[in-house]
Amino acid sequence: MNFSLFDGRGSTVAADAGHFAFSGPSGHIRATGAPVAIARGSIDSLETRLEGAFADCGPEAIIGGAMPFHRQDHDYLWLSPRCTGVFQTVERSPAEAVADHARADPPVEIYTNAVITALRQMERERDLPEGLKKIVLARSLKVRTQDPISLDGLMARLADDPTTTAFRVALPDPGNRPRALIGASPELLLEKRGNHICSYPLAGSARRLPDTVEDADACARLASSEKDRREHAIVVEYILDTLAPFCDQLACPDGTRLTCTRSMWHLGTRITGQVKDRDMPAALLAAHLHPTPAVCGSPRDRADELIRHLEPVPRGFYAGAVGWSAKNGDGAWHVAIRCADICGCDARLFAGAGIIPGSDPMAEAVETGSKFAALLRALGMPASAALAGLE
Ligand SMILES: C=C(O[C@@H]1C=C(C(=O)O)C=C[C@H]1O)C(=O)O
Repeated sequence: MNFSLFDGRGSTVAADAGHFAFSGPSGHIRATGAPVAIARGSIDSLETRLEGAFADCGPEAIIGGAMPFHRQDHDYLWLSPRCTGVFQTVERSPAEAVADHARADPPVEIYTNAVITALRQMERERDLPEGLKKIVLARSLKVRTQDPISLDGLMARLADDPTTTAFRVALPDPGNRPRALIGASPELLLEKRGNHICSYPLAGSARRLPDTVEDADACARLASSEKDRREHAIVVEYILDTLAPFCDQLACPDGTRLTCTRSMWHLGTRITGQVKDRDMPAALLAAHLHPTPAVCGSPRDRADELIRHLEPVPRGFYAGAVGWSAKNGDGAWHVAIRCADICGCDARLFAGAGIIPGSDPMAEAVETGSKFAALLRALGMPASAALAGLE
């Protein structure tokens, strides 16, 4: 390869922009040209399918796309055999008022009731060694626009927040309509360059406020919140435990810190390490981690089962992983949050929040409401549109 996929100033990957595109701090990957679909399957067959896909390709081959939330469901990935090395910036464009209403679907009470049920379950299992300790419950908003949503315009507006990675990946659609998952993820599941890896989990959140003094207060409250620290520690411990067998070195050099996007404060911990096998594809390491307790819970399988039971809208690719992986093993995978499933004039937005003993159902509904802000703004709606009636 005659350029670095990571330098952010010199990387473009061949395939069609409609199939995958990423724009963020670790680079801009924008597909151009004709992609090849990789046979769909679950995480269990990912290694075999990647080997098969890369087998007849040159060193510049790259795959990109989306892994779903549930490990048993099928991913949607594309192979591009070549990179052109021509960088394409994402055009910035002003927000246009494309949507005029957003509706919680199902209503918020369904969400707060699910939180209450989960809290009761945790209380019942409090003393069991494998008892439920954390679950992330999500809710959904439906937005309908008069004209079909411009995927390019939406992607460009999302890419305007440099603290996040804007992404756009094609989604399977039974009616063969153009459908995509588009979002701006603040959370790095796993990035790999050579034998260096990095993961940047987030858990523990507060809404950013327009008034600078109030915003600083919200940040300080989050920094000192014992409940949010507990919620965060579960994620960091899981990631360290899961990556340790693959690594010679693994550390959290900066400890847990406050980090922010334009709309949210989060607790975040940068985890860095060196893998034993530098050829291991980033996609496989990401698949080992996914889904972390930042989007699922602990223990993972118990939380996953309860999510299926308590959330009326299936997550699909929301809270899955989106990213790319090159033939040499380098790659970057992001947690698919702050996103929407878009098809024509319809957008379904998702947002979740971590529930642990001590969580307040109404506060969690407000937190999820705040997490819709980036998408709502990019759709030309007020950031607070999902908070009406909650505060
Ligand atoms: C699940 C989401 O966000 C996750 C949950 C967080 C929390 O519970 O505090 C914070 C960041 C994300 O890891 C989402 O945005 O939909």
